[in-house]
Amino acid sequence: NILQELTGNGKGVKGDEKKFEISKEGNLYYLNDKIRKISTYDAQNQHENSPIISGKLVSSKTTTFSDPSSVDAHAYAERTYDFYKKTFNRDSYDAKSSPIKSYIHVGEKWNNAAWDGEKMLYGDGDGKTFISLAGALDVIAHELTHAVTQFTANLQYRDEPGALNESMSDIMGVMIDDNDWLIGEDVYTPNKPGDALRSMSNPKKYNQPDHYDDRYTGYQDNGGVHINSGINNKAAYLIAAGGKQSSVTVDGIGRVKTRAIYYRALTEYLTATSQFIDMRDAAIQSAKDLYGANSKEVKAVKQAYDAVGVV
Ligand SMILES: CCCCC[C@H](S)C(=O)N[C@@H](Cc1ccccc1)C(=O)N[C@@H](C)C(=O)O
Ligand SMILES: [Zn+2]
Repeated sequence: NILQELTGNGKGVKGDEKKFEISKEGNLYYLNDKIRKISTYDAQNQHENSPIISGKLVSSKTTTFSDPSSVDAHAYAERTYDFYKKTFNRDSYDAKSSPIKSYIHVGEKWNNAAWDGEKMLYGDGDGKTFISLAGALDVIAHELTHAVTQFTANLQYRDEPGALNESMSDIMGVMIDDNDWLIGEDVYTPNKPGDALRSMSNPKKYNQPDHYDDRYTGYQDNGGVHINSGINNKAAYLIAAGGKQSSVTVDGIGRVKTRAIYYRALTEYLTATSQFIDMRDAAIQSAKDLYGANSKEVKAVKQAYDAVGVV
């Protein structure tokens, strides 16, 4: 049955007008996109660690939705769904068109967002470190990519596999945003314009290593998953944009080919316990598959991993 399209509208977290797919049941409108199977719920400040987070499907008496977090969570989930379908012909995170559920207003001023294995969770931020995290497309893409990772390589969320897990989420986050190499800039520190949570072009700017010799080997942050992701993030940046690091020069191949290499590595070669060296090998093999064994793309991948000390 052909679903009749129904368009909702509303202002996002940054005050920008957005349009998105909604549905009508009875005399109420709901953030339920029946075409992509995306629905958005209000967690009503249930704690992010509570075992079962339930939620109320966001509704409105008219086609205008007034909660900016719900507007962005819903609209950006659609953008991310469309990105995976158009770019990689992947139908939802499991490639089997499973429903995507997002929960906003999770926790009390929670300065984070997460994929909990089944659904996306967004905090409102404390207004100083973060504003509502649903307000940034790279956050939604980051979290939904964790879902893609779970149904493919299923990289463990600790130590080197965990840093690769985090890096894949950042890589797709900047690829969907497609205009910079910053992560979280739209929702991070509202009174410090121009800064970001992370930078893929210059991880050290936000205290991440950009070389394997400087990796964190302690126990914090699940063995540094948000710290050591900087090493692979820098490699991905160098493959796409080119550059020079530790006396190695990389000739960039652009974002389109770079994201194709990483998507292929994630879905065909990486496994739950892949280490950084396995990431290097998977990216080289993916580049060979896509562009040929002696291609400039393969050369760029080798140079980039040389430059970040993963050899
Ligand atoms: C619940 C346990 C923590 C889960 C961590 C999630 S996957 C995560 O990595 N969240 C991102 C959120 C994000 C994404 C893109 C841009 C800005 C913020 C993250 O990087 N969280 C940081 C703050 C962290 O947990 O250290
Ligand atoms: Zn993450």
